Amino acid sequence: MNEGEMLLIKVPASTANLGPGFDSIGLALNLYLTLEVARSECWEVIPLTEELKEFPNDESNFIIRTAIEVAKTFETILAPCQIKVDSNIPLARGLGSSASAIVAGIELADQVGNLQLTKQQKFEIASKMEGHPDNVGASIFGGLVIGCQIGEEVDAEIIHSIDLDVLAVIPEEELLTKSSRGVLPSSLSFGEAVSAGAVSNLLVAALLTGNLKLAGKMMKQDKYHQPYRKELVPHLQIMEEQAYKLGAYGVALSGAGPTVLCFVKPGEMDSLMEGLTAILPEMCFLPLEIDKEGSICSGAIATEIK
Ligand SMILES: Nc1ncnc2c1ncn2[C@@H]1O[C@H](COP(=O)(O)OP(=O)(O)O)[C@@H](O)[C@H]1O
Ligand SMILES: N[C@@H](CCOP(=O)(O)O)C(=O)O
Repeated sequence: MNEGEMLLIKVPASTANLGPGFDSIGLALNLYLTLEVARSECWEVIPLTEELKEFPNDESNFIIRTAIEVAKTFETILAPCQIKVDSNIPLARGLGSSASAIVAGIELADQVGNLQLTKQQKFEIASKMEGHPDNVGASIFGGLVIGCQIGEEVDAEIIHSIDLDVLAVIPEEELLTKSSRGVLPSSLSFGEAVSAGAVSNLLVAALLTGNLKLAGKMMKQDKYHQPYRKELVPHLQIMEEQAYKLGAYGVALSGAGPTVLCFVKPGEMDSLMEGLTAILPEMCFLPLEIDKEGSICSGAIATEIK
């Protein structure tokens, strides 16, 4: 690794929950946060989009703070860098922008601090920081990730065989995950919990066997969060009523919202998009695919402190 070489970090967006997989299931999507990293005299962030200009340009930037904090836990001080940040992940729309930023920070610490972390270690650190493994798991591993975080332990299975396309229906207004978690109940009865778990189990089984119609039915049956978040995201109800008729086999709130996703068989996107545009003309429609690689680093940067 030579001084002056350029490091590239690329982290995909994600959708969490897929309906009943609350705080557990994540799917990586082909929108990306990218960092172009070079050695510098001091920490500096150069935003390459208008949206990113709202964030600090120095080490108080969330990505750099994350990197410094991670390195510190490995008793490592990071040499400062200049970072060009680019992203086409909409912020605070339920497409995992904060999880991507956390994963980018961990990758930055790993590369600049030469920590040599495994994917599992990155997953553990990221889950702890985010508080749940769904988005960060998808951003690290790519594909469909089903994770379980209990105390300090986090385990996951990663499935790359799912074949589907996704239509993201994104409103103009932001919805912070924190606010959207604020409307959730603090407890469910034993009976409700059993029923909600059964729906989630069957969603996973249906995704694995390719029974997409049943998977879509289970997405709509979620009992953990969508019924409570509908008041914040009125187009979820409209899409549940209309999208199935227009050929989608599944509709789910993306993460904490406000984006709503339709799941479609490859090749059936156009008629769905046309039909939904007529019903919800104020929304932004974004056809997406599954990212199967997860976070990637390429190139290199010198690790010694100046
Ligand atoms: N590239 C980034 N740089 C700095 N902070 C970011 C970045 N991306 C996301 N964030 C932080 O995460 C917040 C959005 O997180 P959140 O409410 O969880 O929504 P979501 O993760 O669904 O986009 C932003 O308001 C910002 O504070
Ligand atoms: N399981 C979380 C996922 C939040 O995802 P985000 O993309 O909205 O940050 C939740 O549903 O709160």
